[in-house]
Amino acid sequence: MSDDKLLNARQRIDTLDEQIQSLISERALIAQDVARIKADMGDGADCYRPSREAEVLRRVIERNKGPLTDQSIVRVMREIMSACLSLESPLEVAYLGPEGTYTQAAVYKHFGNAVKARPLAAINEIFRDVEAGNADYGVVPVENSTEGVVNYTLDMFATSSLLICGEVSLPVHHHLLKKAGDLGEVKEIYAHSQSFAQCRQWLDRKLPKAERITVASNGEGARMAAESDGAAIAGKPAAERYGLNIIAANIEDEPDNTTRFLVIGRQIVPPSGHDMTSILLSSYNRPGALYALLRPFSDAGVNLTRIESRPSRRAQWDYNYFVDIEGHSQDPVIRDVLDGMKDAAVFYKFLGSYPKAVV
Ligand SMILES: C=C(O[C@@H]1C=C(C(=O)O)C=C[C@H]1O)C(=O)O
Repeated sequence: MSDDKLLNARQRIDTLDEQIQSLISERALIAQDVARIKADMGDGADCYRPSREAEVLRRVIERNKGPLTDQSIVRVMREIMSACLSLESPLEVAYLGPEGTYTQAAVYKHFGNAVKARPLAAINEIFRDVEAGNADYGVVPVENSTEGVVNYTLDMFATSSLLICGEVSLPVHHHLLKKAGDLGEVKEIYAHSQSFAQCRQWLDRKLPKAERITVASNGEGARMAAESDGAAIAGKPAAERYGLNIIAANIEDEPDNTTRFLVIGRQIVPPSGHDMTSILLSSYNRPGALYALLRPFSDAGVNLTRIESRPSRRAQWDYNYFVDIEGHSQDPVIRDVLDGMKDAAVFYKFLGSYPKAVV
């Protein structure tokens, strides 16, 4: 009897799979049509449309009645879009490598697995690669919820011609990885300085005597652990990539540890309905100057979500301010505020308007 029930359920699944597959194929054909229409419009270079993709994914979440989580259903839909897009234009995305880094995970989360992801050794190389047109887009880390901002990335924007085209938010779980053996045998640990900082309390408690060796990336640390008796702090993909065991899982001090990445490119992204805008400013060094510069945001009811200051490198004790606001630069209210700011600031640079991370 239960055999019959199982058979019946499997038949229903087979029928649905057939329908799903034929609908996906039909969708892919239409996506190819869209690509041809874009090419006819003389617009072919930008087959990839971040705002359209964000709108599609937001609608997926609105429609979701379970039992799959929003994250799961978005992941499935993301892969369908990724496969459709790769029929016409396989995107090349440069990221902070080597393989196994969290930045690589951010690339696949944002673009899906049909993308050609290219690992580069340093953040400035990613900017150069995209500027030179070798890669279509780049993905770089910009801030972590425990450790704060990635200064190097922010500083690159001061001189780069690239725009921010998107953001990716990735929950980051650090594991202690080792070829063999257990915690008691760990004498050396390889990791990126950010990861050491995000696991400081755990390391002080459990491995106070182990030597902490800072390396350029977690992927690099995992590679070194694979070739030695040392351990590395990295994510699951790095463990898989380098054949390491997880000897302690989730060792980050904050359970909600999340890293935000930026997608950088040459495309001006139109509004998606839920957008962010980033700008770079510097003000005169006198009382009230910064307040006067930022006040128009408040007057216009624009939500300023983040401000970071960095040495400007133009003069000593002179600063650049990286400002994130909610909304798109093509929104008339924001456009007016930004226009006024261009004249009022000592230095002003638009870094991009882009869809907020969907999940
Ligand atoms: C199909 C399009 O092109 C690309 C593919 C998309 C998709 O598969 O849904 C969405 C946006 C674009 O990146 C489109 O612009 O609608």
